Amino acid sequence: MSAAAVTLCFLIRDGANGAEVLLGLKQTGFGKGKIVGIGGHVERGETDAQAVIREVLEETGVVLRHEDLADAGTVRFVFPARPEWNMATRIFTARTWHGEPVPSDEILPEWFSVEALPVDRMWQDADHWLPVVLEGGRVNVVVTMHTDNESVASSESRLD
Ligand SMILES: Nc1[nH]c(=O)nc2c1ncn2[C@H]1C[C@H](O)[C@@H](COP(=O)(O)OP(=O)(O)OP(=O)(O)O)O1
Repeated sequence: MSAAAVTLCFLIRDGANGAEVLLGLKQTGFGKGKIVGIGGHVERGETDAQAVIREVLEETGVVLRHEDLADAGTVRFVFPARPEWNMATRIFTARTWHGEPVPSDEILPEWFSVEALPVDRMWQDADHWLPVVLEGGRVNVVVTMHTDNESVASSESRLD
């Protein structure tokens, strides 16, 4: 089953008590009410990097350049009960950028300690792959959801 091409970028900064990551409360659309990564769909003709630069700007006002982005691999989200929700996600991290995050209609951005991610308010698969990304690793993961489209049926790491 084909999957929509999407991207996420995790901005990482040094806080007073260790590393912090920019996530946000999704206010509209897919994943509404959850704390999610910043990103969205890749539009026709865009590279993944171009798409994530656009999405981060639209959702938070933060300006990224290509040289700010580090490729952190891919996560494929598979929803067997809702195959139209399947997504092939390119993950980036960034440690440099311009501007400060501001809320948009879609996202209320918020910094979280990497050591205390709000996993209870995120997609349940987040702790299967996000800590690796935030430690600077690369992932190549396929997450398959149960028929409730919320809990994780399996999470398979494919080494590249
Ligand atoms: N199981 C999952 N765990 C997770 O952490 N993120 C997921 C996920 N399944 C999907 N996502 C993310 C990837 C993608 O960035 C996002 C959905 O893209 P969007 O926010 O762009 O969707 P929307 O439908 O709200 O917006 P439009 O693109 O404007 O239609 O959800």
